Amino acid sequence: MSKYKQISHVIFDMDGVLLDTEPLYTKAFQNLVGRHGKTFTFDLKLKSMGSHRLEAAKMIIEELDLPMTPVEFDTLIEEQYQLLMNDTEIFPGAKKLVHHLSSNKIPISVATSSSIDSFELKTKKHKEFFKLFDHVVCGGTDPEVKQGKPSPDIFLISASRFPDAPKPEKCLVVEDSPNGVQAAISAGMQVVMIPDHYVPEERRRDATLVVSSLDLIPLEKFGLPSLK
Ligand SMILES: O=c1[nH]cc([C@@H]2O[C@H](COP(=O)(O)O)[C@@H](O)[C@H]2O)c(=O)[nH]1
Ligand SMILES: [Mg+2]
Repeated sequence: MSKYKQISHVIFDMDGVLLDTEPLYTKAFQNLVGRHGKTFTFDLKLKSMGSHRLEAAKMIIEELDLPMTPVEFDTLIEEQYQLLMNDTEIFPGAKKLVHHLSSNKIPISVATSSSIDSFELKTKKHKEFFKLFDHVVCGGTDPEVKQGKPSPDIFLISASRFPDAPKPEKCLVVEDSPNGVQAAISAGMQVVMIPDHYVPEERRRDATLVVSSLDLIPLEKFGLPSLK
């Protein structure tokens, strides 16, 4: 009996999965906290990735004892995003996998914690690529997404927006963050994780499968047409 269940739909996280933006996030946060002589640690990164911006802001302010409110933090970090997020790159493996699934008519979507504005900023150079997806859920601004990852909301909402509204067990999520993996599991979905190097072993083990690049996912094990 295979460890993997057959699926019909794939839901992609964006930052750290489709777009190579996590190094830019690290730079943005370090630029801001560095002004107060503080360090944006990997521990803080792990906790903040995938969360709503104001939740992340509140957590970082508390942990680093920064003299500002979450709204002030969010305004300052937005300035960093305007500077750093203009020129984002799509991971080569992601480009290969998405085009393969799209040309094989496999329904695919994007479920990102970003706000719609942040999504527009990061994807303005990649409009054609993002047209390949059935829909995009921007958790930061979508009224139906009540709670950010690790709550399951965003993945359940994304599944419900496909025309055939697949059951959670028919969906495969692709994520880079521990918060995102937990959200997918809580949604009752299988999840492939492409962890950054700093994600410790114990934060990887809940994933259905861990790979180093999207084009290395053994699609046939999930009942999808193989990439080979
Ligand atoms: O180092 C970090 N990376 C990313 C985030 C947040 O996580 C979101 C990306 O999450 P996801 O990949 O789940 O969409 C970004 O929009 C950003 O708000 C963060 O707080 N800290
Ligand atoms: Mg991510």
